[in-house]
Amino acid sequence: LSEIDSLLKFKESLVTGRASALESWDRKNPPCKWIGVVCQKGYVWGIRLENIKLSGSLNIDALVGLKSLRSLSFMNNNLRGPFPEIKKLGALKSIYLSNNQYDIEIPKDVFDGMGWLKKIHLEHNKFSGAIPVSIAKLPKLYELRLDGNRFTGQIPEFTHELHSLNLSNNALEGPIPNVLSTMDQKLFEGNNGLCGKPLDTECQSPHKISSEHKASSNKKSSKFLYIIAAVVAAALAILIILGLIIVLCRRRRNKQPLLSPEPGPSSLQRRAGIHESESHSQNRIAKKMIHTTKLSFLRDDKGKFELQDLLKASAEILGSGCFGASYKTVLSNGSVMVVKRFKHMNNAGFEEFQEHMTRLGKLKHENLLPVVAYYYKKEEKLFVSDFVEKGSLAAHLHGHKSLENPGLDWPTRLNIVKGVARGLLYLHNNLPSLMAPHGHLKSSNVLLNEKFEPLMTDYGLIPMINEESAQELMVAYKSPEYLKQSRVTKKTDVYGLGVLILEILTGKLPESFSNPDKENEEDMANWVRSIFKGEWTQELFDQEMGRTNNCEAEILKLLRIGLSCCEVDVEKRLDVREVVEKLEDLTKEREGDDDFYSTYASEADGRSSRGVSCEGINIS
Ligand SMILES: Nc1ncnc2c1ncn2[C@@H]1O[C@H](COP(=O)(O)OP(=O)(O)OP(=O)(O)O)[C@@H](O)[C@H]1O
Repeated sequence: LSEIDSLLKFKESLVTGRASALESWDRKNPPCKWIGVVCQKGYVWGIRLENIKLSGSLNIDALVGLKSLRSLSFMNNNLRGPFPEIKKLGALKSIYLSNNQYDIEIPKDVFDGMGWLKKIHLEHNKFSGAIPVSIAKLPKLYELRLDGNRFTGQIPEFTHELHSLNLSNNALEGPIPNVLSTMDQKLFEGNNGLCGKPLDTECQSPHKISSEHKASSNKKSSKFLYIIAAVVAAALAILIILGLIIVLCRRRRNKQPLLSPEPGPSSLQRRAGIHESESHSQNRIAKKMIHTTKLSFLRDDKGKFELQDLLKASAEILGSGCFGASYKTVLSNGSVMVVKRFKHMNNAGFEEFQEHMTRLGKLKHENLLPVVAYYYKKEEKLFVSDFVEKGSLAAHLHGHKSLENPGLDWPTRLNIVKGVARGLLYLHNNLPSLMAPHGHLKSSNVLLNEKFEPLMTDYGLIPMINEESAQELMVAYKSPEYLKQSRVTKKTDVYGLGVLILEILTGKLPESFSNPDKENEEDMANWVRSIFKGEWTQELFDQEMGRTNNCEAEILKLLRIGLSCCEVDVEKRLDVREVVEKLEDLTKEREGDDDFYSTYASEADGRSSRGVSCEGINIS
């Protein structure tokens, strides 16, 4: 079979929920032009069909004829069925099946003889049973992600240490093999039965276990009869008590209504979609399912309060985004909180939602605004966070300027970019299973605290948002790779960061460039490219950046970084670590220049802004 025949045969086995996803797989075009087919030197090197709602199982036999095939990725789909027989593709170097629906045991020998296999990503499925021993024997294995599954039993003995590994959140037990004992604890978390280094739980020695076992079994047999007698007596007692409770409850119900009337809903209750009848019926449900109506707290440094406390407080609407509105509300203890309503968030059931929120709650970074608590209702969710003093970056860049609210100066803008990039790197390191760990990076989701330090919000939400709404509303789905290839990757966030950098430098609204009437939609990056010829171009920069001081070179460097982040070709685009490094290098030359303070920073710590080293070039 030729490459084209093999791929078309493979296509026959694919069922995709996105009709247009495989449209380009057609004899009219050479396979290297097909979406999802990656070529090297004119031969098919990889197949990457991600986020296209693939279902069913994969016909690996069809791919056996592709001699140059080295990589397969079917991440973020709905695949299930038997584990693909990938050992038939002996030259494969990487396989990505993360975030699918596999709920099977993987046969032991599935990876036998795969001498080139370096990367295996199976995280966030429902794989059960033991980790196949053939994985542990792979001589070149370098990266292994099995987290978020239901693997049981012991971790097999690996032949060597891995560069990257994650076995967290499974049901593994027993000692961690020596060769993995120097790895980070986090990679083994969420497995209650694991012991030994690097975890703090010591393994019991086999001798101790067996002697304890013997002793306990002796005791058990001698106590056996007593236990049976006790169980029978206890069961009888429980039956009697239950009978009494039922009788008492029936009598009580006849005497009084189920719930005493509650006060009517506040205006925020109404705006938050909790109407009178609804809040009553919710209370009734609450009696049955407390977990669905209580606020779930992800942080405890704010003290505990209830949804009713938030909803009863006077509220001010801060703005309405694409998922709902945000309200500022002051609790009786004086804490100022923001409640954000999320519609279109039904992608996950209660348990999955709760699990995801717990993951988000564990994140801790100075440039991320934590969610303090959330409220789960099937049709909508409420997120509670601290009110951030200076509002959004969007408001500062595009809002009304006044004496109290002058435009942001250059050092502040640079500091905001650096903070956002650092926060993004942290998200990428800590939410590695998400295709775009932020997913919704834009200037209204960057808030500024009293020192004008940036705090990102609305991160990590893609898995929770309904797919259609995510595609329609979220920033990640406006990226060129999604528009052209239906792909969202980690670097999609970098594209969002690039647009944000250009917005910060030019003061222009990214949305103002998309004109639905135009066939070739222009975007912010193209507009900048059309004007920027490699040197200082006054018209490009936001007049409101005001006076700077010999910082032209730095501003131009940042502009170049922004443009590199907006590189259309994802492979050529910088990754977030590279962006952070470039940003740190940007000001290296003036490191130690203690006078480099932004107007805002100097206000905050009482230092004069006169000493700032960036002065003299008046952009206006
Ligand atoms: N914690 C907060 N502190 C201060 N202001 C906030 C806070 N959260 C949101 N805001 C303000 O509320 C406005 C509306 O925010 P919201 O998150 O509801 O919508 P958005 O960011 O404009 O769009 P999207 O829903 O797509 O994220 C924002 O512009 C921001 O100024």
